[in-house]
Amino acid sequence: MEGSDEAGQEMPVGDAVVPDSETLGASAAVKAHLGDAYDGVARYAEMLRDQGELRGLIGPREVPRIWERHILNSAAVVPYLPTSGSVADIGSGAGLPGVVLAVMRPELEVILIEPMERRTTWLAEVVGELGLKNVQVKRGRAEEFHGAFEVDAVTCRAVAALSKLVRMSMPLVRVGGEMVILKGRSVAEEVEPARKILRKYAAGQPDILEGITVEGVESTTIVRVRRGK
Ligand SMILES: C[S@@+](CC[C@H](N)C(=O)[O-])C[C@H]1O[C@@H](n2cnc3c(N)ncnc32)[C@H](O)[C@@H]1O
Repeated sequence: MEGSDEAGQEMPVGDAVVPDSETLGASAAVKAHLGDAYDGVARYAEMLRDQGELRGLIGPREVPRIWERHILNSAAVVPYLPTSGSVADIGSGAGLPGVVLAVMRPELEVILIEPMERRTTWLAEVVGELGLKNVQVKRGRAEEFHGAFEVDAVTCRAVAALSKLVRMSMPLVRVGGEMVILKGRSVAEEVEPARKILRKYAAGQPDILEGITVEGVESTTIVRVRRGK
């Protein structure tokens, strides 16, 4: 396992030394990175740590790396999202990145879309516990909401390859709005197979961007593509 071992010892990642997840989550660097959102995000991390595995939301290997792999990774998408308006997180699962971005951007209207009841129950509990006034949880597949509403931006993480994501997400994006999605490093390989469906929405060439986290934590890849028609 990269980042921290079972005993929470420091383990090297590349040249950097990453502290165990709890230490990282309580660090001055993370507090500065999250600013006013820190307390809400930290409470969410705590809920995930205490209940995530038990409720089948995250695997046991994820518990010791909640901050670096999940919370900070999700937060990396936030600078690329609009500061106001509406954002839908497709396939929100345990609430990643949707809950993190809702806490960090309280002026955004955030819609969490998730088909599995067990997960929407959890999401509703998190929204209640954190007192998030800017979040709606909608149960269903993204495709079921085509034609029902449109948002300024769609985000998602770990749901499908780019061509499938465009198919399920772009109908929910208003013309002129964007998909801003967290992806693995090999996303460039997903662009070619997605060309045809991207053309349908006059979407052009996707931007592949670096999502920065905090020093010592691996950055992530973000794909941003605008709906032209
Ligand atoms: C691997 S999980 C990722 C969850 C979360 N985004 C994360 O990064 O931890 C994929 C999620 O997408 C949801 N999902 C699958 N197909 C979907 C669809 N067509 N529309 C919306 N959500 C979908 C699944 O139920 C699951 O919760």
